[in-house]
Amino acid sequence: MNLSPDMHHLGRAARDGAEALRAASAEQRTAAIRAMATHLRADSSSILAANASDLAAATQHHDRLRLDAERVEAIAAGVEAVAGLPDPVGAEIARWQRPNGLDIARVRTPIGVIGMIYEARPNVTADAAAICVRSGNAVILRPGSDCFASSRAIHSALVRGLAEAGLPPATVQIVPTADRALVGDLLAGLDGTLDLLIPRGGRSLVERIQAEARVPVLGHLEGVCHTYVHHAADPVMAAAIVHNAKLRRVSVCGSTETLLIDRAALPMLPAIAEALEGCELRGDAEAAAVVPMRLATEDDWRTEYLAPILSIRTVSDWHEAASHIARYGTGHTEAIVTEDRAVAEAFLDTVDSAIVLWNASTQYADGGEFGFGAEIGIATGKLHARGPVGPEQLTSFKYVVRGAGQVRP
Ligand SMILES: NC(=O)C1=CN([C@@H]2O[C@H](COP(=O)(O)OP(=O)(O)OC[C@H]3O[C@@H](n4cnc5c(N)ncnc54)[C@H](OP(=O)(O)O)[C@@H]3O)[C@@H](O)[C@H]2O)C=CC1
Ligand SMILES: N[C@@H](CCC(=O)OP(=O)(O)O)C(=O)O
Repeated sequence: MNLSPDMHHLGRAARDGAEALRAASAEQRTAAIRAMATHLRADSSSILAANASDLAAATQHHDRLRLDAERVEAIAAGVEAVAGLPDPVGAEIARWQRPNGLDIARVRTPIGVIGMIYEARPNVTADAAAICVRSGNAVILRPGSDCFASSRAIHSALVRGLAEAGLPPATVQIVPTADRALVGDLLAGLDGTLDLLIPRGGRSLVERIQAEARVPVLGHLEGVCHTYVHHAADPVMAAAIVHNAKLRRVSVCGSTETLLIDRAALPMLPAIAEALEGCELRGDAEAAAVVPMRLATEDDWRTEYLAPILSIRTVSDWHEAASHIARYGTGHTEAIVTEDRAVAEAFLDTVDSAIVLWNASTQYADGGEFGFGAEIGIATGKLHARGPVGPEQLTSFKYVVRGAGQVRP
């Protein structure tokens, strides 16, 4: 495939950057991340000026895009939190001795060069860069087009931090324009220089990845998340959890889009609906007979609204809830609300999503909430890294075998 000259250069430079990072010490990576935070703070006004130009041009998602001095400070603090995380590179995961005396260790290694495509949220530029440096990976960033100016301003601060710590700027690069043809170049693997692609986004991105990706993909994709209210749920807890899971922030990938409710729990629905005031409800006929609402269609079960809309389906039991999730879910996050421990454990075992919760809100799907400092996002695929992805999840491993002259019989 014909790469644009810019992208060809980015790919090659990233390879060199990855080598430099791999050779750097943990202390040097920590120093680089700390310096990145310092330069973010120092560049606050130029970042805010760039953000103002993004905001003036953007037609949507203003809240996600908007920065102010407090948010820039929060971004810098997030980067500093990553500096404080344990450096995973070279960490021994397991070690054992064979009867022949061979000593075998499984040791964490960086993946190499990562391409990351993400939404128009400027903080992701800094979070992703910090997590990649912490885990020894070079990264090529492709932010959402609406936050291009902000992301470039953030990137400029980050590379000065890298340089201060003696690391090459090519460790963290940003694609030069918002032209979607460059997304195609990343999907194709940049002439073999990309080791992993991390797309973070919704349906349109998913479809393009499915059609075009030629490198391994660690998808951070849409969240059609479910909350299941079992008939043995505490009604007050159920209303509070459903309210939080849907309405705390409707735009995040971990917000609940479908409420599954036991037929025997339908008497709880009026209180749940009351707690959801301001949210449009779309239910099946049984739910609509209890609380008047628009009837849901087949499309509703598959839709990630990212808006104050909730679909509601009545089920007979947890088995039917789990089947619905298997059919319509996206492998992101699902919760059960019940006081019945046996049913809860069965649900947690059976539902194969990246995050399953018992008596807690799906909005906990977040690296910070899991204690990871920051996150690349919530991985929705089946590979080794599922759920919140931090530095440790961005490593692979190798085996280091120490012998004393053994030869295989
Ligand atoms: N699992 C997770 O961790 C997360 C998932 N998400 C998901 O992201 C979605 C919301 O974000 P939204 O801004 O709408 O995301 P989009 O999918 O619209 O955009 C994300 C990125 O993908 C690019 N993109 C989208 N479609 C294409 C295409 N056809 N070809 C090339 N590039 C494309 C965008 O570029 P451009 O700017 O040019 O459109 C942008 O850089 C939701 O589905 C949400 O669940 C969000 C956050 C975290
Ligand atoms: N995991 C994070 C994701 C937030 C996020 O980036 O969401 P989005 O508004 O879709 O860009 C959280 O829950 O806060």
